[in-house]
Amino acid sequence: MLAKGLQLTLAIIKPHVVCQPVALQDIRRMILAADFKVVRSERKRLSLPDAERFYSEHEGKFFYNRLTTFMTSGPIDLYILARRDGIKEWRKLMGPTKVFRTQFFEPETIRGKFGLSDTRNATHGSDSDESAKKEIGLFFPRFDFEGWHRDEEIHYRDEANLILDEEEFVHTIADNNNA
Ligand SMILES: Nc1ncnc2c1ncn2[C@@H]1O[C@H](COP(=O)(O)OP(=O)(O)OP(=O)(O)O)[C@@H](O)[C@H]1O
Repeated sequence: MLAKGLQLTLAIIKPHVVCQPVALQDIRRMILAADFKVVRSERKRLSLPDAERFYSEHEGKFFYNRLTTFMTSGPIDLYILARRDGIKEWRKLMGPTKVFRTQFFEPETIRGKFGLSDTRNATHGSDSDESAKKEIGLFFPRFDFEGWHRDEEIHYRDEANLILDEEEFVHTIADNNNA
């Protein structure tokens, strides 16, 4: 799927970064410099049931309560990002989950720069098309995943078609403004 086109992924910026405007700005710059287009952007405070639903696959693991509590401790930023090979490229830009190794071996990644611990590792990214679709559906229930690929994806391929709203951190399509 989407071999030549753009692939969507869900990026989450975790609470300890969202509450630091300078760090958040740096991450936003890294996202744009890596040629991601921001299709949707929302700031949200997760409820505990939201966080438990999102991380349900980790239920029972030793870090589950710590993770869900942390994710509800302040606002998070949710971005639908588009890029060729978007899932792989976003995970590459984030760096590995384990922060202390990452700080040593991949210090230029987002987690290398802004991760504080394995739980407070700055960002989340979907790991497959299937999980991207599911995760986007959880946080952006009105977003039409197939419709976007059919009608809008082609516009997001070319920077010239897009306008970046820096404050809202979202790209919209220049001519019809319907993104
Ligand atoms: N060993 C651990 N100790 C503490 N927290 C952890 C640990 N492993 C994972 N986590 C937390 O759970 C989240 C989900 O873990 P997962 O194994 O799915 O990592 P990931 O796929 O690299 O990260 P994400 O799903 O957030 O993109 C991690 O981002 C991290 O916050």
